[in-house]
Amino acid sequence: MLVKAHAKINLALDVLGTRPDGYHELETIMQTLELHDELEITTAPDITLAVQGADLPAGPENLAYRAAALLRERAEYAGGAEIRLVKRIPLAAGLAGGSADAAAVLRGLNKLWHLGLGPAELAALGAEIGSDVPFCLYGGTALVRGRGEAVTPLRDLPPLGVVLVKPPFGVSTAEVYRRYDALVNPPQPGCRRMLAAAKRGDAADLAACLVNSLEPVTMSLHPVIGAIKRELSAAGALGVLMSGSGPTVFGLFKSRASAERAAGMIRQEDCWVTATCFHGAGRE
Ligand SMILES: C[C@](O)(CO)[C@H](O)COP(=O)(O)OP(=O)(O)OC[C@H]1O[C@@H](n2ccc(N)nc2=O)[C@H](O)[C@@H]1O
Ligand SMILES: Nc1ncnc2c1ncn2[C@@H]1O[C@H](COP(=O)(O)OP(=O)(O)OP(=O)(O)O)[C@@H](O)[C@H]1O
Repeated sequence: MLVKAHAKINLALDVLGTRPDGYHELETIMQTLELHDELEITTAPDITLAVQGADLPAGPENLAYRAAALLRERAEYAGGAEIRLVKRIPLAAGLAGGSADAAAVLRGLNKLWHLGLGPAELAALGAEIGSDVPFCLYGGTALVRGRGEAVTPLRDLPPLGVVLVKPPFGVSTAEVYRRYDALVNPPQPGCRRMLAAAKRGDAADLAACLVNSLEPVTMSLHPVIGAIKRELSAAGALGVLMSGSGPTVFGLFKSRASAERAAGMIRQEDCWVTATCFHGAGRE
């Protein structure tokens, strides 16, 4: 069985406060991208994972492996699976690559092992693996709250071209949240304007409402993020923002063709052209 694991961006992200479990209460609007990893999953006596395209562990440290092991344990399934993962989503980029792989494994094995778990049961398991996994199981556009487990699907946005630019380093999500907590006046933009824009469904309107409370934190550590934002704007993006905890910056364009043209003007090495995606994510 072939399963795609799609990257995400956060069109709006606000941190509402800290929780007793040490995590943060979020309000964020997430969007699936066409950019994806690929997983080939077949039944086998034990769980094995092989990773191509990135230097990642293939044991329990890998979120794809962890998802398979957790599902097998909870479903009390006797067999296993051979998983071959081809990585295309950049690592530690704010694009939820690991969470997308975990979600793809949960969906794939639910079918392959004939477990019959519903979306809510899979999302509850996913939340144990990572905060972005529940959204990755749904895909499309969604309002996400709590630690990341409360997912409300939104109606499809107009299709948009997207340019992703990743500076040549990763960031630790935990460190970014820690530094956010140390801010004296943390930004709290809320997601209401983006929600209203999403309802209206106008591309320029959406691009004008991009907000991310974590952006100033990661940007103060890595000022190059500001330079990348300026470069994407100069290349004609309707709007630009850092995704999640960063460091990837995305630019929104009215079509994939205009995103392709803009990418030709970007001098940064790691630059991808992709688009928003509404089918095939959690929706097959
Ligand atoms: C930045 C986002 O990607 C926005 O979508 C997510 O909030 C992070 O999602 P993720 O990487 O799947 O997060 P996890 O792997 O669950 O957690 C990584 C670390 O981020 C912090 N974390 C994450 C999610 C959350 N709601 N509050 C947090 O404080 C915690 O320190 C945690 O140790
Ligand atoms: N299958 C996987 N793919 C990518 N990273 C993985 C995977 N399994 C474990 N990891 C570990 O998780 C770390 C961060 O992974 P990931 O690429 O998902 O970050 P991210 O895009 O910043 O995620 P998020 O947006 O959810 O915060 C990696 O540096 C890697 O050590």
